[in-house]
Amino acid sequence: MSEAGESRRNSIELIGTKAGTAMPAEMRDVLNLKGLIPASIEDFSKQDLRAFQQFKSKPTDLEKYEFMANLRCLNVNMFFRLVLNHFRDVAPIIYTPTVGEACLNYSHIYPFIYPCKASVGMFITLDDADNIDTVIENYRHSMAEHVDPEITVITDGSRILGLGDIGINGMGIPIGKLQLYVAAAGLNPGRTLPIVLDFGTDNKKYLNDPLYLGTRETRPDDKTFYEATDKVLTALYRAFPDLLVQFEDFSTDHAFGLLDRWRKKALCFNDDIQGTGCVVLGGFISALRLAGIPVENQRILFVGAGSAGVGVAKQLVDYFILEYNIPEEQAKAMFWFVDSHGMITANRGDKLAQHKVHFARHDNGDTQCKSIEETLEYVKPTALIGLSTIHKAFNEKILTRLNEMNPTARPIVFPLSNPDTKAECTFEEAMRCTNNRVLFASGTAFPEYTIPETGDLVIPGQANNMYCFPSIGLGATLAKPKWITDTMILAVAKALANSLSEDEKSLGELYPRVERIRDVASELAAAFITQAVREEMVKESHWVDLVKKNMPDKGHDKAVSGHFTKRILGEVRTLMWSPASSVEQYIVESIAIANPDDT
Ligand SMILES: NC(=O)c1ccc[n+]([C@@H]2O[C@H](COP(=O)([O-])OP(=O)(O)OC[C@H]3O[C@@H](n4cnc5c(N)ncnc54)[C@H](O)[C@@H]3O)[C@@H](O)[C@H]2O)c1
Ligand SMILES: O=C(O)C[C@H](O)C(=O)O
Ligand SMILES: [Mg+2]
Repeated sequence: MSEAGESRRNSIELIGTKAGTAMPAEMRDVLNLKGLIPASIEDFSKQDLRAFQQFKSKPTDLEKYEFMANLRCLNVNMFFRLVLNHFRDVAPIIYTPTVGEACLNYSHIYPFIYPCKASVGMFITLDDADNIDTVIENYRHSMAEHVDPEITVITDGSRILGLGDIGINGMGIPIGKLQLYVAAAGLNPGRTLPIVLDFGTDNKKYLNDPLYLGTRETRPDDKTFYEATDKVLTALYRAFPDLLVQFEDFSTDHAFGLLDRWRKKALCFNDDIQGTGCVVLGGFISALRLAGIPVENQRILFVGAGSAGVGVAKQLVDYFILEYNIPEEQAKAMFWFVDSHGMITANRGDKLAQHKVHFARHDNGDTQCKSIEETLEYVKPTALIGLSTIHKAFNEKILTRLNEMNPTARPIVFPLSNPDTKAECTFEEAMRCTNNRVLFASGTAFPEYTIPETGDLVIPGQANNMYCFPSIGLGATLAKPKWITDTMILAVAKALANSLSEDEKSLGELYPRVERIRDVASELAAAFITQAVREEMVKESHWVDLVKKNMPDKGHDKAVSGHFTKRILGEVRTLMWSPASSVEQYIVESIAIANPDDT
């Protein structure tokens, strides 16, 4: 066969694997498959039904995860149809919480995939960082469709969810996040690149595990870490100049360090700091509307002062300043933090990590609170935000006291640590202890709750950055701003708050239902692009012209309004990737490839 003939056959074969039993007779003939697959020619709905039945029949969540991982390798389109058609069932498997369990077991359940035409991603050791161009070349060759990646999620596995340092086993997180990028925001799956920096681990359990797949060394010092990550990032941006980098689940010091180093040099953001700030603000705006007290009377107590806690508080402060004209010092004074040593104050007597200094209290006199309980009594908060990784940190006593302290205002409780085994409390606990008055959202989804006295069913909010990172990524890969500013993220948070349907609002919900995540993501991406153009950070004339011609709010040129027009939204939606929903699309594609001259 000639080279051109062979390449045509390869392309049709690729379509064939996506079509499976839906493959039409003509294609079966071209690929010499007659008699090699069942004769019945199905449509996708039947295939999808079978796939969902198989998914449901797996007895454990981890087995469901493995089923999905295999399906992703076998038939990418069917995988994403399953995710999209059954988001509420499938997302908690490929993403939080089950992805956490999969990560803990990653070296044991690692599939025997040879990375040929189906590369999983990059596994980069410290040695590889010195030969990173070779790794990039190898990756390029391994990709079936030879297109450059447009987005990477990169971790070093040092703080995976609330599970701590799990080294190379953290690879499940970039994989899961990128699958949500495709499902929620329509990024092209062939252009997503998961990366784990396999720089060692300080986790003794894994260092002693014979099946552990990562480098068996403890983590390097800071200098080596930053030099190696700089080499990797510099080479990636050189090879793929428009690449968007999402930093994920780095230990807190490095999370802030990497963001400071790179945020104004290239297209990147940190999901745990900025994505989480965005999603929590979005739901908090809705909670503020329902709380029943003036915004400036909120007293917000954070339990946990890591990358997520500090990232969220900074986002809320920015919002109070811009939206309510509250002076910065006054806005900051609405926040208190507790970490593992107690309430964070400037005169606590220990050396505070740099990222905690900003929110350290100066008005506490001689008072130092050692525990969450003591701090609660001292602060008398209206809102309790958990980003501590401490399971059940919001115990019955704390939740009951919070309720008593807020007889008129509705208390806000956001237990945000992931996965559910780390959540500070459950929805049911929060409802029971607050006479069902709580305004609630958690990082991992909790079941709905039926109020025993009334029989009313209440749906809890899910404040997980999955509502925001896909749209920040979609907006950034489409419009390609010079870099991502906090005000672009703020616009996304406001668009999230604006995205609630009338039905969701009337039921007092704080977040849109997950089934609508794709529609919502496109709205948020449109708000991101609109804001990026307003800030004059976008060079692409297509988006500049479109936004300028369709400016949603002409009076407020630089406003962080979270608004966009239908025209901009329409344009975003047409550019989102979807798995083929009908076989016809494949037939047309394969005939066009088989007969390239019949145009
Ligand atoms: N919902 C979301 O979208 C989302 C996003 C990002 C992070 N998170 C979750 O947030 C959690 C924290 O992430 P991080 O990056 O900030 O981690 P981190 O380890 O840097 O921060 C944890 C913080 O909790 C404090 N802490 C530990 N024990 C405590 C105790 N007994 N009492 C009070 N404080 C205590 C620590 O001192 C630290 O400040 C993780 O579980 C992560 O999964 C959720
Ligand atoms: O991964 C998640 O579910 C959210 C967040 O990024 C986290 O680190 O917990
Ligand atoms: Mg994370």
